[in-house]
Amino acid sequence: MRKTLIAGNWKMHGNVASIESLVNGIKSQLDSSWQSDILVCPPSIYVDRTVQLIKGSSIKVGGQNLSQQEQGAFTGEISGDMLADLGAEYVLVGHSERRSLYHESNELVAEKFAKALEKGLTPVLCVGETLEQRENDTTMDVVKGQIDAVIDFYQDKTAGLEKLGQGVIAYEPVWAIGTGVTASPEQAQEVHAAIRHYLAEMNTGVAEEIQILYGGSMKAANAEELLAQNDIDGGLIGGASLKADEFIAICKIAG
Ligand SMILES: O=C[C@H](O)COP(=O)(O)O
Repeated sequence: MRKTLIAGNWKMHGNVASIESLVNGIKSQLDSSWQSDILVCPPSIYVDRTVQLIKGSSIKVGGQNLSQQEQGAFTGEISGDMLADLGAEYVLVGHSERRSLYHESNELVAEKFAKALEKGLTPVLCVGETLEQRENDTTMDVVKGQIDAVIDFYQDKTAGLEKLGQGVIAYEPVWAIGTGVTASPEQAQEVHAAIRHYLAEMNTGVAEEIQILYGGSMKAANAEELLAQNDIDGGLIGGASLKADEFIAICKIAG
């Protein structure tokens, strides 16, 4: 039975005061009967503070990105060790904004995925197609390529699949991110099921157990329908995770 994961990606938003108020707002409305995991991914500079703020609650903290490098002369980069040192448990890799704005290739994302695991962090591998790719009917080719790169990073396919299974996948159609246009529950479920089917052809255990989150304009008003789909195991939420009441409403739906 896969556990639901509701993850907030705060992107490059917030300051000390707003993050304090957001975390306290979320914390104060948590219900201990909820079965889902709740994760927040602040900007890296606020990871430390967020970890302090969530203490005493079940909320987990993740980074939004990490370096594929171990350490050294890489100005501006954040290592997996640093995130883990601060108490982060998860890290996003390959978010579409990193892929498109910072030219992160599938291969680089695979390196980051592997580095995260090596450091004891759970990587959330973001995959998804652009509108053009969807219109050209290449959605699954794109998504498979993004997943294959992670598997192929390892020496053999069996090891690669096992490593993939230690992470989380977030399907985020690029055309639905920050646009207010959500994939319909059917559109999202179709891709989630196709991802699971693709993995099942290679390893049924990984396919059954891996959490596949949906991301792209998820909010309280559409979360119920999306989360009701068989293969949607949670959400990676951007804009709606910046408001405590909205985020908590999604967590409540996920229960
Ligand atoms: O990481 C989150 C996704 O990019 C979704 O963002 P959004 O909920 O603002 O569309």
